[in-house]
Amino acid sequence: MSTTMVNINKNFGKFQALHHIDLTVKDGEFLAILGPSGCGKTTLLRLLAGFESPTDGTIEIDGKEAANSKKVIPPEQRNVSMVFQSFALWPHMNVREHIQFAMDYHRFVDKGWKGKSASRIEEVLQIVGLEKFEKRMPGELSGGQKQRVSLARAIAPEPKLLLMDEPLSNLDAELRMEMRHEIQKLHRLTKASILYVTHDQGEALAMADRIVVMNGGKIEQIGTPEDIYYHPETPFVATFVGKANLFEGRWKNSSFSHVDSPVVWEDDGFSKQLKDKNIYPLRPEQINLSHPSDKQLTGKIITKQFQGKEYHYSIDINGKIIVAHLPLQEQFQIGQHVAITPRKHGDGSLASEIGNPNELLV
Ligand SMILES: Nc1ncnc2c1ncn2[C@@H]1O[C@H](COP(=O)(O)OP(=O)(O)OP(=O)(O)O)[C@@H](O)[C@H]1O
Repeated sequence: MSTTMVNINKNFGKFQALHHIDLTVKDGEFLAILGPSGCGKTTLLRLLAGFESPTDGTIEIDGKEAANSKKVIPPEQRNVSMVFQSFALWPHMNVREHIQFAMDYHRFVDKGWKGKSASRIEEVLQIVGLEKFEKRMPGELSGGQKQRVSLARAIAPEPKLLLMDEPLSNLDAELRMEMRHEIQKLHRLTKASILYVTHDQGEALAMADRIVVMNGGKIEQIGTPEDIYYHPETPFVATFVGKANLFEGRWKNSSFSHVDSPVVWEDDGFSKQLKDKNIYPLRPEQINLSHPSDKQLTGKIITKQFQGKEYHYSIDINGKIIVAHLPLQEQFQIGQHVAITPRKHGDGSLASEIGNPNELLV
């Protein structure tokens, strides 16, 4: 089942929360909506669920129009399920009853399950690892277990589209890492399309087939995790996803002249948008530090932090602070003057961004 938004605008009174959104969630894909607080992620998800109507534009589900500015097909008539940040469990129902309820009342439950919902419930309890907890009430469960109930309730009726709104943000760091694997497993097993809203770039990079980066109610870039991380098209994507330092200067053809020094750096496949803005982005792990010689861009080390397998440095370049991550064997001291040069593009490790055990140390 594919779901498409065509030129969607959403206003709340005079405030425009979404601007000209064109987006397709392909059949079976895991699509992450990534952006900072207030950028419109939840509004977009609520439009797909049927909780909000668009001000302009149309939403098509499986080729049929599900919403436009005049009519909206309500949530219960769409083959979708939702998982909420707050778990949204019912305090008077035990684990099994939550799943039973979804099987009884979801309109799109396959007729083959009629009279056999008990076996589906057993199957789902096993998938989410709650076989031994079926009689527990929500108040008797940990945060992680509550979110598993919420996932079980969502997948039991076998919806074609699963909408997840920051489902891991109420869990601690270690559990979040564990649940990323669980959600990927669920995606493989259910084959549903997943639209996953998050402000955590690590989550989006780790799990999604494609990422939609949003800012200020607009889509900045859509691409695979590798595209978004290695080839950001806008300064916002470079800084929000890759935590890139943005060096200012002037691009001429494929050469970049730095504003703070006579140094020239070469193009490494940057987007036209970044070049038009006369920006050279470097993620912290793409920076090389060395002892300075003539005609180099130099700065002074302000802070140095041990992070397990690397050191994080902040460096002052004529009043502008940049951040560099260096392997343990390349050590520098606070107060030291250093030369700053780019390491080759693509040297940075996507794996360390998305599953960095050091995250737990930060
Ligand atoms: N019902 C509403 N009435 C008025 N403004 C709203 C309403 N719902 C959302 N907004 C505004 O629309 C903008 C987008 O909100 P939305 O909840 O979609 O953002 P978000 O990216 O999901 O943020 P967060 O990550 O903090 O949940 C915000 O400025 C918000 O204040």
